[in-house]
Amino acid sequence: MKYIFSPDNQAALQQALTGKVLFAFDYDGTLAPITAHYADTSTPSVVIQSLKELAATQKVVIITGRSVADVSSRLGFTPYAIVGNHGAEGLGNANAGKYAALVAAWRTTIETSHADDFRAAGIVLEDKGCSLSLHYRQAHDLAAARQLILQACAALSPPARIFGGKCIVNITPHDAPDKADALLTLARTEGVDTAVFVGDDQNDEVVFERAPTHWLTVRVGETPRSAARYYLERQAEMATFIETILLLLAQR
Ligand SMILES: O=P(O)(O)OC[C@H]1O[C@H](O[C@H]2O[C@H](CO)[C@@H](O)[C@H](O)[C@H]2O)[C@H](O)[C@@H](O)[C@@H]1O
Repeated sequence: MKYIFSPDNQAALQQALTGKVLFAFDYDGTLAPITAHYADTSTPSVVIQSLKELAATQKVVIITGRSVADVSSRLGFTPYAIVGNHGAEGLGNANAGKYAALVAAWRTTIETSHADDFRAAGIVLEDKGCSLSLHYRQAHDLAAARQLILQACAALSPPARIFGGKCIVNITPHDAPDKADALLTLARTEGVDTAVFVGDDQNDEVVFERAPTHWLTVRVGETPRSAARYYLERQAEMATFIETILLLLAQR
């Protein structure tokens, strides 16, 4: 991974901005800083301002693990498109009703069998319609809480797709599109030459892994485990990153 702001890599950014570009951003940890409770998250005003400017001339899309309704209320600007539930919601997905029924049944199973032990362990369930998230950021014993969640998930029928993240275990239908499916579909239907994608978490790695080589993939936070080609050191650099894009676009 290379630091996107190092002088050597400005050329890569400039190169990515030639032609018709789709700008795609993850939400939590990317546009907004991580907060102790998911309901308390908001977009910093500098990020809103730069995104508004970018969206005035470019196609800006949000691809998030949250529901579309939830993230819409936090963005502070209107993007070209929003894909929610890790790829399962939006883009006219014909299976949304099926996913919602499956998720509702899983929620009932989890709450019927685990409401008390989850509460005692400090685990919180977030129901996003087409997926569930089990948060353990507030747990006194993080490892034990995660283990409890994984045991509960293993018993779900039909089996769910389970993946982790930042103090979270996500539960989605097996056949639901993921973030990479969604972004590759959008890039194709919009007929863009390239895409810029910024994310920070495990659910963004599918995009980093499957992005065509000419796309610019950026991870918030450096790690050798990521398939992203570039990184930002921290979420607080996000506004500067978008402002840099605006400057380079003005010079095209
Ligand atoms: O794909 P994203 O937009 O990054 O969404 C991923 C999940 O983000 C949220 O959870 C994470 O952020 C919370 C607020 O900062 C934090 O408390 C939690 O520990 C993180 O995992 C959101 O609540 C989930 O629904 C998303 O799936």
